[in-house]
Amino acid sequence: MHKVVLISLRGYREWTESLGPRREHIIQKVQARIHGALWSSFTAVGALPHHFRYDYLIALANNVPRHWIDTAVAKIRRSSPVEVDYCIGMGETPLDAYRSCGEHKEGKESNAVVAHVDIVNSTDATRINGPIHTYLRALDMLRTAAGACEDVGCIAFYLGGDNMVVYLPEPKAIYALLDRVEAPVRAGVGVSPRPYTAFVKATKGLDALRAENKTGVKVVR
Ligand SMILES: Nc1nc2c(ncn2[C@@H]2O[C@H](COP(=O)(O)OP(=O)(O)OP(=O)(O)O)[C@@H](O)[C@H]2O)c(=O)[nH]1
Repeated sequence: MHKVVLISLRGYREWTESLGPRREHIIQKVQARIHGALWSSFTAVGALPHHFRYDYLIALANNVPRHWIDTAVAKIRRSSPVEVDYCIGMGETPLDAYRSCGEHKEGKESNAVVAHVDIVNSTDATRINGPIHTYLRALDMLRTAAGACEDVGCIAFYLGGDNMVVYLPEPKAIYALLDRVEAPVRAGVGVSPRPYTAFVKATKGLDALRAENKTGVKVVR
């Protein structure tokens, strides 16, 4: 079973609207603070978070004890202008786990499987076509991956630059995404009991492919 933590900032909408029209600079500063707190506190307990909507945050948390999750959420609360709730979901895939948040399913937690995906040679593409062009290629990759994730039960997020992270149900699921993504990519896939260690392994796999000037997939267990 995979485990996902879904964090919700209760009343965030009302808070944003309470700031009046001259609010975006305040919202962005608060979101940056929450972003930093999330990536510090959840990776410190071995989970792999993502800030995705900011009013909702998420983390893959296979084999991370509940009280460690509580500790990480407490640090988010210190950065949030509103109350912070969270639920834990378990499922055969990360997407099932996300969808079952709060259902209190039980089961043996499996290794986390995470992909770090990167578009090949974005620097040259950026130099020739500009950063908006390569940014849009990265968003196309993300949208295509999200469509494939509906079939295989993964969850994909944008990391910045030309990078994407994917919470996978199993290593071979990455091929369902890469079969659809048009851009030439490299994908490191990491497997480990705790998600952030799995992501570090995925990055090692990605760096190894880059060093060998290869595209495709490298799994690091
Ligand atoms: N979030 C994140 N961003 C990265 C990482 N490595 C690179 N980037 C970003 O991605 C952009 C492109 O970097 P690279 O992917 O190394 O450049 P590239 O020209 O595509 O090189 P190759 O991938 O080796 O073909 C950088 O400017 C960074 O913004 C990473 O590990 N994590």
